[in-house]
Amino acid sequence: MFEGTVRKQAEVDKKQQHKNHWIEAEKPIQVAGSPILALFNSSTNRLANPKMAQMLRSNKVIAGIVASLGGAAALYTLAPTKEKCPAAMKCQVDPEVVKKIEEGYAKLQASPDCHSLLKKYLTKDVMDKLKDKKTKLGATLLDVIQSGVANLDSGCGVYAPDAESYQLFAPLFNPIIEDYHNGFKPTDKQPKVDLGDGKTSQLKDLDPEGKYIISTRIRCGRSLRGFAFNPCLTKENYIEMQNTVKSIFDGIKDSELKGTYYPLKGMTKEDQKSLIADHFLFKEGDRFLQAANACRYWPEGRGIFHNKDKTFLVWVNEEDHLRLISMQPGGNVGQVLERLNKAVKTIESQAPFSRDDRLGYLTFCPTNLGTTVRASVHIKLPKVSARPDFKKICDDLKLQIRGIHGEHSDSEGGVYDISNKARLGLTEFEAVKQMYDGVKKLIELEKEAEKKGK
Ligand SMILES: Nc1ncnc2c1ncn2[C@@H]1O[C@H](COP(=O)(O)OP(=O)(O)OP(=O)(O)O)[C@@H](O)[C@H]1O
Repeated sequence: MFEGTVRKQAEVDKKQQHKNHWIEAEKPIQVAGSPILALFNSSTNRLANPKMAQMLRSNKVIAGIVASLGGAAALYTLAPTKEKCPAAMKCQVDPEVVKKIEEGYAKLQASPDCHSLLKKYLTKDVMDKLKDKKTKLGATLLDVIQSGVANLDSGCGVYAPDAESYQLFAPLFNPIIEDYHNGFKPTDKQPKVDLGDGKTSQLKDLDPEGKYIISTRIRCGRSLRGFAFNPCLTKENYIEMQNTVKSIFDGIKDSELKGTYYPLKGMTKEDQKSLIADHFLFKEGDRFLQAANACRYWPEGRGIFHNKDKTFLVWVNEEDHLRLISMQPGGNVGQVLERLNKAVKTIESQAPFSRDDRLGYLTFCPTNLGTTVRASVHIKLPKVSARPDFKKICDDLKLQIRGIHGEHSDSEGGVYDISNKARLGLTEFEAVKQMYDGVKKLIELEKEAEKKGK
């Protein structure tokens, strides 16, 4: 057996494979007990011819293999657990990329209006430490920072191009995570999953008279285990992931959850626009995601699943592989959470998701790590929201304010999107409860202001 792990080719973006990145195999190779059929050359992305294969074999060097598994031929590459690549020296970051990283750093520093977490924590020291690093899938610091450099108005400004980035670029990610998620330290660990089973009765309707809350929504993100994140995904990956989840959707039996999957490819612009305007579908052309290289091959592999009433929805391959959403008019948070939990369990029983011991569920954006839960209400608070300290009140309640057309949008008609801010370092139920308690307090303040105003 070889020293290393077999990785299905589907996980590796061919363009990102290192040139001449041969991987050493020390002994005859078998994959899950199956014989090797052919060698694969990762520098040309072609199967090696017999002579080449012989040469590679005698040199005990291979880059990839085609193995026969369960009757079907599958293409694999080998990723070494120990870096033994003879061309390791060639795996350095391209000087052009390093130059762009340095220019990005200078641009951030020179901008007085940039207040992103990226700018705050990408010190010269951190940049110098990380600019020459590359993940096994070929992602660099540039992939991490490019959205925040292009969009100086970013709040966070970084994305993880793959799961390994959270470790490799930890000197940048860790302080950002700590700052965003209420002091979650590198030594802290995401608690065990607690979706709130048996506790949803604690979340009684926040607005039984229907005076303040227009609608409630709770979403969580999931990444399919075995797939990288957006910038490292191929078109084939997107299609494979879509097919996988579509077959899961097709099998949903629960009468409340079952529904239809609508791929974005082929959807009319009118349908797309109306789903977006009604807050059901993700926007297109998000400049933050575009600059993060997250919209390649769009609309391939992207789409939305929803039930008949549009109270349970799943976004496929937008920012994260999956976004599971439960929403309905009014302020019955308990009902919304119960539906989401039922959906999470249904999908999870059929697809494994990436979870890290320390960071919980892994997501493309570090602000979503851990629980990945954002529980929000669309709410009208004319008096409280007119106060100059409205943002501070929300900050103190650990709440985040957004406009009603999603992140980076403005309020319309005095309606705000108010949600929990932190998603890491607390349980799923606690994240929802944070929104619940905070919004309850805001409604009390609004009522007090109404009384005083009379
Ligand atoms: N409580 C709510 N009621 C109705 N619609 C909502 C509610 N909260 C959010 N939405 C809608 O969901 C859509 C997506 O919002 P937005 O992109 O801000 O959040 P998200 O899905 O949590 O993802 P991200 O945080 O990654 O941006 C928008 O159309 C937004 O108006």
